[in-house]
Amino acid sequence: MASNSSFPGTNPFAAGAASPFAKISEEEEYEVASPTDPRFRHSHTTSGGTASRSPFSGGAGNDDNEDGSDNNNSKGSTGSLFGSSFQDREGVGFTADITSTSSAQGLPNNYAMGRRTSVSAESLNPTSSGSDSWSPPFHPKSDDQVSRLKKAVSGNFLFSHLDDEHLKTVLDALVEKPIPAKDIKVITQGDAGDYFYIVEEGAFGVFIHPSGAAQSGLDGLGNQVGSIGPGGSFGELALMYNAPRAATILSLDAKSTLWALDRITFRRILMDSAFQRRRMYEAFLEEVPLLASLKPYERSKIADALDTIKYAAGSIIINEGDPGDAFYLLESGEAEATKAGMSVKSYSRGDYFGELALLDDKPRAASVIAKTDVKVARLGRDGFKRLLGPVEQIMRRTEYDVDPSKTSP
Ligand SMILES: Nc1ncnc2c1ncn2[C@@H]1O[C@@H]2COP(=O)(O)O[C@H]2[C@H]1O
Repeated sequence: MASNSSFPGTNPFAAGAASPFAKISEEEEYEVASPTDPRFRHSHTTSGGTASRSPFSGGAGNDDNEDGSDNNNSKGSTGSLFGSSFQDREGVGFTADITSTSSAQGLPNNYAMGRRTSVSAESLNPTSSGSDSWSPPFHPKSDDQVSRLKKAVSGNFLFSHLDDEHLKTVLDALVEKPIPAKDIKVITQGDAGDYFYIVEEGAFGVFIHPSGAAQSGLDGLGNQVGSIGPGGSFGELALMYNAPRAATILSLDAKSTLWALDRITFRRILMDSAFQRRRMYEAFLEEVPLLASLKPYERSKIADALDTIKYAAGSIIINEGDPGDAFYLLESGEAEATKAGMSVKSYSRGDYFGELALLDDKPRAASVIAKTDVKVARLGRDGFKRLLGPVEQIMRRTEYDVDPSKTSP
């Protein structure tokens, strides 16, 4: 039911306050605590850098997994950190209307019709799945579809933390959505949210109009703030926060393939697991000085990719000379970097380490040892390369002089 209620879960990434329906309420809705910081309402511009010799890959944008080929630097290694191109486009209307109970569908004959502008009352309590009569949709798939779908989700952080049972539920519920042309509007900023999408093939542009809703006319989509490629996903915000779509998503290629997950399965399964992580880390990431220049949405994507690891006092977190496979943010406790026995740096909450080996593909230049019990948020190499491009130069400016006044015990 669309109404201008006071539902608190406003999408923090909504671009403007003047949306045709600023908020959407639902009966018996699960309320999501969401930041209401006015900064979240600014329309986003890309922070993709232009550094050459960047270690950051991710040819197609700002989402979870832009290119699906995470394990090397081959893509984008000489170009922009995020490698996105940014330009305005005029799209044609499209509403993904997914009603089929089975496999691959062609372009629905009601493209541009039936755009959903309200959300019916649904009993949604993601934390109580299984306690009522809800059963997840099951869309049978061919072997080929299953293998393509598995590949598409394999590098997506939102799926990497699901247990086997939840992963199967989500895979069964996804519906293939071929997008047979360029400039098809998959999501329209300002609309209500109905589906969450995973990109199997093709690139999709993200456009934000400062009014909070897409307008008609040449510049009606607003500015392109990023793009999302294979393995990436979009459309989660409106479902998470019961808010209007924060951006318009437009196909950029002549042929692409999406997989769509209905709103209820999304909220029951994905939001209950993967998005807990996002909410858990967002507050911490806001405090990390390194990430201060990032847009809130960019920090959210980092939050999806983090894992917390605890180390007891005295444990070695990083061993000098080892190959590097992760980057760390210190969540709590104290740690210290030592080089050939000499203390070179101390770390406390909000500090980061482990970046050098990943930036320059070199062995660990120092050891990092927990001085107290510590909790670190670990970002794997792939996430580091995909998500930290915009702060590469800040990391490179960090100086590592040996402090002769301090020696390790
Ligand atoms: N900078 C951004 N701000 C807001 N949404 C974004 C941004 N980049 C990508 N998106 C995606 O665009 C989607 C539009 O629909 P939703 O608001 O449901 O969810 C949004 C996000 O998944």
